[in-house]
Amino acid sequence: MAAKLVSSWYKEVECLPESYILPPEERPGDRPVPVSNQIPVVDLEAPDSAQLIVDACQEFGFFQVTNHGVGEELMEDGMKVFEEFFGMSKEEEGVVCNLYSDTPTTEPCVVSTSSGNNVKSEKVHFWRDVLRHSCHPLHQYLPFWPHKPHRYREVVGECSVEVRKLGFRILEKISQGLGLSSGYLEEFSKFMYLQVNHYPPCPDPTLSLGVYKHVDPTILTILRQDSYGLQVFKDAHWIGVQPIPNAFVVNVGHQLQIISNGKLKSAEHRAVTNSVKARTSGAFFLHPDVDTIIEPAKALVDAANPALYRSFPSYEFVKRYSANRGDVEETIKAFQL
Ligand SMILES: O=C(O)CCC(=O)C(=O)O
Ligand SMILES: [Fe+2]
Repeated sequence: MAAKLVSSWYKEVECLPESYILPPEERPGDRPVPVSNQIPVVDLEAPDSAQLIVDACQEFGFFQVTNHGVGEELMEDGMKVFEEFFGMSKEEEGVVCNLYSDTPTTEPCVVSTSSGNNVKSEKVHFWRDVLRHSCHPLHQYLPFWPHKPHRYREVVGECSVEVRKLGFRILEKISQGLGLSSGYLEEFSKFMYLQVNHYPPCPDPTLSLGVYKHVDPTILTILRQDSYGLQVFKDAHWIGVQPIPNAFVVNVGHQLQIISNGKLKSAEHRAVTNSVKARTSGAFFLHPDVDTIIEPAKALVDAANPALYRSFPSYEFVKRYSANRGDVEETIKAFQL
């Protein structure tokens, strides 16, 4: 493992290193957020699923989806391969080292740690390792993916294709529920990348986080988690997202909030760590191509509902988001009318 990854050295430390201790106001603290079933669970085959999804996206910005058609065994295999990747032995560490970067990069496949691209300049580190790569078009990006574990490309390639299809089904239901034309949101989701988050057991989960409070800069995020750790911020409180076997957690990305003219909410969320067991999550991000123009959908704007945001090319959003390190207030200021 690349020496900088938490996975490579966490067993050698008993206490949380100082550089991982958050300022008091950002610490999760010693009153753990309980796992909750508040986040809606939607059966994708239910006749009213489009309405239930839109309701959930308005109220929480998050929902879980079951009966989604993506093979259970396939996704279990995918999660296994992700774990194998972060558990690779010393002999295989070259695979990881070659992909390692801790500064902003446009490489199609990157291994990193903490915030993922500003590790050197960040004040405090996060207890996480990351593998991030583009997924679509698959044939274009596959050659850049890890070639170890040996099943990585085959299994994760299949997962990516299936999850993308699921993403489009969900976007179609959102288009339908919002009264947009069929295929409207799919046009904004031509690109997809995967971020595998790995959180080794942490010596002090009360003082540190796996991922800081942020919104996703995407259209839609579809996440698979193997255990508890994801929390959603709503009405000034944290809600713990209950892991449900074979479900996906879906959330509205910030560019979708803008396209929906603020009807859908992109909620802030974070990941906490635990001291007992490593946690892995796979987040598939549906994202516009860089030059796509993002603006509130015309069908959602009228005299009673004026546009809340200006138009801009997607790359401008990403640039501001990165510069503000996911700070939603700062980022959105630049696009509000
Ligand atoms: O690991 C998780 O549950 C959350 C990860 C996340 O928010 C992200 O990758 O954007
Ligand atoms: Fe996220």
